[in-house]
Amino acid sequence: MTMQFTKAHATGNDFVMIADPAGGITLSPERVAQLCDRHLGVGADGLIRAVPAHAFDEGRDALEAVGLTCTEQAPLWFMDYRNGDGSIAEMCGNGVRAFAHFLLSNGYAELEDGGSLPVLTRGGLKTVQKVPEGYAIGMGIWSFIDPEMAAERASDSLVQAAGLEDPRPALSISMGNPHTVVALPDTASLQRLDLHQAPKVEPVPPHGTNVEFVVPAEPLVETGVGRVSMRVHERGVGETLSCGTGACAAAAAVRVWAAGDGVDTWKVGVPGGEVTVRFRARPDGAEEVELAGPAELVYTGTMH
Ligand SMILES: N[C@@H](CCC[C@H](N)C(=O)O)C(=O)O
Repeated sequence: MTMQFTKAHATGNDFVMIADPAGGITLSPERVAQLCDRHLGVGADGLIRAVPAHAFDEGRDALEAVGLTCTEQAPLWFMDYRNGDGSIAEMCGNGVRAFAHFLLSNGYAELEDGGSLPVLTRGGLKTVQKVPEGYAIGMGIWSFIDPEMAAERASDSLVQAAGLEDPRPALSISMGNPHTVVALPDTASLQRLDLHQAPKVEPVPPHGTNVEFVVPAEPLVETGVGRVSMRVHERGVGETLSCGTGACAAAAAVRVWAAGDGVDTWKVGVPGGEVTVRFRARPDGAEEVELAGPAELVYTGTMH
């Protein structure tokens, strides 16, 4: 069966995008892995199927979970994200930016300046706004994977990776999907890392993890903005040029380690560019996270 696709990227994190307005496309993990293979397929870190939530079982369950309804006339689009190895993930922050850009550019959705586009994901309802740097995503709240960390605010695991002399302490954070953040002392040690093999995390969070290595800038905060550099090894993918949920987790961890210095805006430099992460405290003490950055459509083709 032939199928139209679009290749998109958001700070170098690249995706095969497929529109499925009728909800009739089934993709096995093997088919996804083949399409994402950089030699045998289109090549991408992940695949995203855009499907109206009311058009398939998982989407209808997700709609019910957030207490919303949608129809053919007024669809609420579900981001069916798969990792490059064919596995399913709860959320993809860069993916939501690429997804919104794909929907808007192809006339599947509309978004006026100042307006907000809702997007349903396995990690819940997200919102998208147009901003000067591209799109800003309302990501929901972040949380510690190990609840004891809420009091200790230090490290819950050790990470070893090729290029590191010794295992280093790390903190695991959920952005809907799992992340383990490791601080390194300087840019040279970040560059020395060999992320061809998955880093070893001990103990590994229950559903596996994405691992972010971060180097806080010197000074960490300038004119009220915190800055970190990051490289990432993604669960189900390998090293990628950027990870949006990872950038949010990295900023949250550095903010925790920097002991409540009240910095709410963070610039996270990744090999594929830069994203901005903002935190906003809620009355119940939890913190809402916003992720902003660019998204681009690269080309459209037909696959066989
Ligand atoms: N690159 C994504 C995250 C994709 C999912 C991740 N590999 C996982 O398995 O959780 C992002 O931009 O957030």
